[in-house]
Amino acid sequence: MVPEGLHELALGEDRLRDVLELDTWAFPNPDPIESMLELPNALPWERTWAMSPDGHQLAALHASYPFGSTPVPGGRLDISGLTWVGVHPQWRRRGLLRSMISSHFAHSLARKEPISLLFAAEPAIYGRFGYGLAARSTTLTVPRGAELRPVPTEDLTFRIETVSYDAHAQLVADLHGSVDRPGWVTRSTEQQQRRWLCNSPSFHAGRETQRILIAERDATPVGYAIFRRKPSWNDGGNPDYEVGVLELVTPEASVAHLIWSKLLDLDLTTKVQTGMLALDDPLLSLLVDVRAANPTWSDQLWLRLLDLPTALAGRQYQAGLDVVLEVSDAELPDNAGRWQLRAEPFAQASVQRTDRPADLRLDIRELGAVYLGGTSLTELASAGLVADLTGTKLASTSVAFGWPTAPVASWVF
Ligand SMILES: CC(=O)SCCNC(=O)CCNC(=O)[C@H](O)C(C)(C)COP(=O)(O)OP(=O)(O)OC[C@H]1O[C@@H](n2cnc3c(N)ncnc32)[C@H](O)[C@@H]1OP(=O)(O)O
Repeated sequence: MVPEGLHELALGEDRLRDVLELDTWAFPNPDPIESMLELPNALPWERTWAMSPDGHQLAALHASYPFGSTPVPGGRLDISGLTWVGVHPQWRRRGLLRSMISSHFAHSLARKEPISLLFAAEPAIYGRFGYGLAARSTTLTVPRGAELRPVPTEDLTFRIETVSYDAHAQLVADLHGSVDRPGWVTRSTEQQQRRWLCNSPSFHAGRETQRILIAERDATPVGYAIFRRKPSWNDGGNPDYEVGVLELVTPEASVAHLIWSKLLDLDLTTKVQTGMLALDDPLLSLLVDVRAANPTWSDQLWLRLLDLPTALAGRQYQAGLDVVLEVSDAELPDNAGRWQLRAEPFAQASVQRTDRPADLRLDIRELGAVYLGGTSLTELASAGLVADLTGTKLASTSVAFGWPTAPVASWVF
């Protein structure tokens, strides 16, 4: 329900300045609006909504990216990526976010997108709306010259260039789109790609312009890393530059080895700060001394099942299962109740309503958390968040919901 005195309106590109004004109220930003207006803007205008008291002044905003054909375990689904959520401080805590979430769910379901994904500005916000923490990522600060375990890379070459949309958009899109990892959302529109590859100083934060290291086999690109070095000299007059890696993409272990080796061997630098890595990223296995890289982890993708049967039948399971789940869902009651889920390993699954007694009882938030295979049911049961009603299905269902590849997204949307 829209709070009294406000109404929802669709926004067009002509409202970009107003959108940026509101966004800088929600996310304070030192950059002048004029310079932001010059940057490529990737807002999906046909999916951008505001709340306003009078049609002009904007009190709140939300949008969603159309992440079509996004990898989920053993399949691909159309996912709605909630983004640009902001409420003017004057209007906060009056139910505007709650109203925008209802609107987002309704619009996504109308477009037949069974899942919503987001990055949370603050992790305490979205659980109440049924989003579960579905992917965690790690970041490493790797000392220059850190030793990697050997992997053959003789057939590979590399080149390093300044990022440019014209030269690199296709290569980046092709390689990024070829990754089949749960939760790996791609930048599907030209504007998204232009913004990602943009070399505006506004995005630099004291770093050099964006560079790209491209690994090739027989002159064909097989992996890339986008990075920027940050200049620094320490008190003793020694160079202390940091290499910040925005994204490293390759499906091949040997290519990952080559790219990390080159990034770890750049002159004047003392460390490499990785981007967000999956918890099973090859670098964690390649580093001889992973502890020296000071790994830290963070919450990453939050996932909400909007259409439970479509979402559960849209992924595969890594072990056979026949289980009855009793699900609660305060926001979308069509998902609530008992569901029988059956599947053979790595094959089509079936989901239907049932009157059979439930094996496991859980909220839609917990189902969202385990959906991509990055959080286990036993982990949540041990925290008291999943009830094992029959005492026979928790372990086997937990194994089935897992997946050989950990979920992650390579960029924040
Ligand atoms: C996917 C993304 O885009 S993430 C970006 C989110 N945006 C930001 O963080 C920008 C700065 N913050 C804001 O714009 C706003 O404060 C928002 C969007 C976080 C919240 O908007 P509001 O309109 O104030 O939220 P609303 O009044 O609908 O609150 C709904 C519930 O969420 C809770 N809530 C709201 N913000 C927060 C928060 N930051 N942390 C914890 N709980 C919160 C409220 O207490 C309320 O709880 P209740 O259901 O128990 O009553």
